[in-house]
Amino acid sequence: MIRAAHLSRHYVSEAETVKAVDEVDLVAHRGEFIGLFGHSGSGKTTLLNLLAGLDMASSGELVVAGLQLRGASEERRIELRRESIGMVHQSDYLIEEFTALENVCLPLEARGIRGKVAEEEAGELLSRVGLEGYRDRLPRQLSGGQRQRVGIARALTGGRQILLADEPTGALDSANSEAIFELLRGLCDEGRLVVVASHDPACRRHATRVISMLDGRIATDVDDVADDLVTC
Ligand SMILES: Nc1ncnc2c1ncn2[C@@H]1O[C@H](COP(=O)(O)OP(=O)(O)OP(=O)(O)O)[C@@H](O)[C@H]1O
Repeated sequence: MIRAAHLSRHYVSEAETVKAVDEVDLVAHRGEFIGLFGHSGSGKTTLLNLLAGLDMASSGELVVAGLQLRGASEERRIELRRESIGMVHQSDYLIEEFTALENVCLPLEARGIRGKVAEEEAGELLSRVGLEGYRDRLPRQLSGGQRQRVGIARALTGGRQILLADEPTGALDSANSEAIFELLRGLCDEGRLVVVASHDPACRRHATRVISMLDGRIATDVDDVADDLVTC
């Protein structure tokens, strides 16, 4: 679902060139849960943004869900996110005035799916993330872990098969973190691809593959279970 070759994102200014992502090669398939580790500033967020088509590479090749991102128009990249990629962040960005169900319905409405059909899909997704009885609650009536689950349900709308998460448990305690990673692992087991940038040891436990980044590059990791990881 993701194929990157010599992927780089360099920030060039008069003072310096920052190689935020540097010559990364990566192949990721359905059913994988990739944990992206690395110290602060190692390039995890930049890589996720490239994979989501939110940022454009300086050089290299990147194909996500069949779309060659090099030279892809902004419209095509928006379409890619609408159809194939859900994103989850440390902050859940829920709309406080909307119920859990309404928050999940939002991206469906943006696709022209409204009313009962949207509510049915949103309700099913909320059940999938363990929030069956919480659909009518406002975000402030939910715990941090429950809010993050709503965010995950929202990211899955429209049958999106790739989930990119940037520090999804950064604001959660360890029990809630564990539960969120269990949920993400379950979503992989159903055939989705999940890529998570994290500092959380629970992510390492649930990932099917751990990738470590160092100064924009993929580095070897002693705990790495991958055999198609490219070592720079
Ligand atoms: N717009 C920008 N201009 C210049 N440099 C940038 C820009 N955005 C990010 N960087 C640099 O790129 C490098 C990678 O940043 P990135 O945010 O991808 O790291 P990260 O691994 O996600 O860090 P963290 O774990 O702290 O979130 C850092 O050195 C950062 O300072």
